Parts: sequence; structure tokens; C-alpha cells
Amino acid sequence: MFRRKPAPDIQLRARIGTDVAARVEANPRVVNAGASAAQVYYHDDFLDPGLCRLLIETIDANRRPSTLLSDRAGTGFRTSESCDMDRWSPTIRPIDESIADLLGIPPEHGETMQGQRYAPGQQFRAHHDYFHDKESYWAAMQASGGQRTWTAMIYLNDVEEGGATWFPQAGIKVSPKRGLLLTWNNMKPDGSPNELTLHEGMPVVEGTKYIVTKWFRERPWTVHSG
Ligand SMILES: O=C(O)CCC(=O)C(=O)O
Ligand SMILES: [Fe+2]
Repeated sequence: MFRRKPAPDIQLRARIGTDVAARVEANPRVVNAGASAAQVYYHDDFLDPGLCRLLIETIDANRRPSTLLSDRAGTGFRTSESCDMDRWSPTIRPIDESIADLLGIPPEHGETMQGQRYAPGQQFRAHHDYFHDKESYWAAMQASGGQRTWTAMIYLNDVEEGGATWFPQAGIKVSPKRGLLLTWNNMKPDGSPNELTLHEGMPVVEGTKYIVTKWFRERPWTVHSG
């Protein structure tokens, strides 16, 4: 009898999941967040305060309303402001490379680091970072490096109140803390999308929240214009 082989992209995603998890598990500064439903880890003080401040200044100088890939979400879904960080700048590049090195993923797989700023009341409602292959954007994403595997986020400041990153189904809530890097695998260990990685950036109540986010693709990321 024939047993159908898993598609190659599923195998690739499974391998990335295993390799990255093994690498971060072996890093004494990385802590497993303890979710059984998803591979979630954090690293305290990943970025020093001076660099956090510099990134905040860059975000403030370049911010514009955040956008969404999905055509299904309504207004109010992602109300923050964002900007792309220039990966070739002498300050951003080493940070980019250190995140990639932490995970053991080649830097070329990383999308441009994105800065985000949330004022009081602003939020990013519950979503998945992986691409849904039924959505209209999928063909373009597949052509530009394929599925998103791991996400890495760094909180650039402490926030007076609110602004936690909440994974309601995996049962994890992380409060912003300057320099803390949070990372998770958007795929399951078998390489299929992990729906339990659903997460949201909860509304900021008091203060301003600044983060940078990197999404890693299964293959090298390429920008397609037009
Ligand atoms: O702001 C947060 O805590 C979450 C941000 C997020 O989910 C994202 O940028 O994909
Ligand atoms: Fe997200």
C-alpha cells in the first residue's frame, strides 16, 4: 500500500522548527515559556538600553499607520503605527544579525525588521503570523520566500499599564519589558501551521509601547515590487 509522503515544504518547516528549538534550548540565556501548545521562548536583556533607545528614536522619526496583509480584517484591528527598519544601516544590521544568530536562521530569511509604536488604546487584535494559504496574498508570499516560520519580537521599553502580548490558546501573557526578546514557532513540530499560536498585542492603557518584530520565512526572503 502507498503511504503519501509529506510535501517537501512541510518537511522543511518541520526541520526549521526542530533546528531552532534545539539551538535556543541549548542557550543558557533562553527560557522556555512553558506552553505545551506551542514552542515559545524568551531571552531577558537581549538588547541593551542604549540600542533600545536608538530604535525608539528611529520608530518615532519614521512611523506611519500600520497595515495588514489580510483583506478580511476590519478597521480597529491593528491601530498601531509602524515603520520598516533599514537592514543595511550600521545600527540595524548587527541587531538583525544577532537575532538571526540566536535562532540559527540565515539572516536572509528574515523580512525587514519592523518597528511598532502603540499609544494608549492602540492594539493589534488576535491573529496568526503565518500566512493563510486561502488568502489572496498567498501566491505573492509563496514567491517571496514562502511561509513564515519563527517570529522574534523585542520590547524596547517598559509600559506603565497594558500592552501585553497574549496567546489566549497557548495560555501565555507577556508584559512589555525593556530589552526582552520573545520568540515562537508559528508552525507545529510536524511543520503544519499551529493555530494555537493565535496572539494579540493588547491595548496599551497607560504609556507608549515600542517593539521591533522580525518574521522569518522558510526560504530566503525577496522583495517583489508592483
Ligand atoms: O504588539 C504585540 O505585542 C504583538 C505584535 C505582533 O503580534 C506582531 O507584530 O505580529
Ligand atoms: Fe503577530
